[in-house]
Amino acid sequence: MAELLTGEAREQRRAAVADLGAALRELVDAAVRTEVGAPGLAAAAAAARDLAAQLRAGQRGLLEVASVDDPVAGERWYSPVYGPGSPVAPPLLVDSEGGGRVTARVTVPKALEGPPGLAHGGTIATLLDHVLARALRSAGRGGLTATLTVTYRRPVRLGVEHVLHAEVATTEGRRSTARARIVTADDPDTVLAEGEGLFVALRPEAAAHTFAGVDHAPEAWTARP
Ligand SMILES: CCCCCCCCCCCC(=O)SCCNC(=O)CCNC(=O)[C@H](O)C(C)(C)COP(=O)(O)OP(=O)(O)OC[C@H]1O[C@@H](n2cnc3c(N)ncnc32)[C@H](O)[C@@H]1OP(=O)(O)O
Repeated sequence: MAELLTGEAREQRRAAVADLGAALRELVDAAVRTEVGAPGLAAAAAAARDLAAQLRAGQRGLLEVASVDDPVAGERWYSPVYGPGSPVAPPLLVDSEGGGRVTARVTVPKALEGPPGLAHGGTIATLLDHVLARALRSAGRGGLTATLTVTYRRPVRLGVEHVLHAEVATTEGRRSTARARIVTADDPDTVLAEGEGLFVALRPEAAAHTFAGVDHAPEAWTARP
């Protein structure tokens, strides 16, 4: 079981995790855009394998929560959406959240491209799903995504700053719904994509089954009063 850090030790490690995450995102961007020759690729592959071996010297299991995480607050430093430590997160930056509303910013990188120059549709769905869940969470509603409907109205372009807004729509028993949209930072009135999600909070017994083997039970997905 991973020991969760607190206080100064956690802050120091979080800074190091974020620094490595930023370096790895640079690496991913360089890797998906490189046109260096085959010998250059082979040398980079060898260096990458050396680096992986270095990081595997201390490794957590698939179900172990990271020592820098806060599973109660729902802060996950390797989230593929907003995690500062994730090499694959765009990453999404949350500007404000509370009272069932969230505003966040994102610039989609080349690694998450779909059609040339445009964000992959799955990436857009991922971003919308995340802000929907987060809006609900900021209103004290837990839950897993049961349905997600995405309407793609205009392209979301790579390398351009976008803004996402999400808000709670309905709450009833264990079910909640939320709505979200994505726009460009400099044209906030043109909606590029919209998302609607139904989230269902797990009963405690279902949560025990769903998260069996996870060392620090995530509370964010269970039923709340
Ligand atoms: C600070 C950082 C924060 C960070 C916080 C951000 C975190 C980001 C997380 C992103 C979210 C995800 O990716 S979540 C991961 C993707 N989702 C999943 O893996 C979910 C997989 N599906 C499931 O586990 C399950 O199907 C559930 C939990 C969704 C529902 O199971 P259940 O709990 O057994 O549900 P059940 O009793 O049958 O139904 C409960 C009620 O919901 C309704 N219901 C259930 N499913 C549906 C459905 N698809 N469509 C319509 N209605 C449905 C039922 O009719 C019922 O209504 P009534 O009879 O009560 O009226």
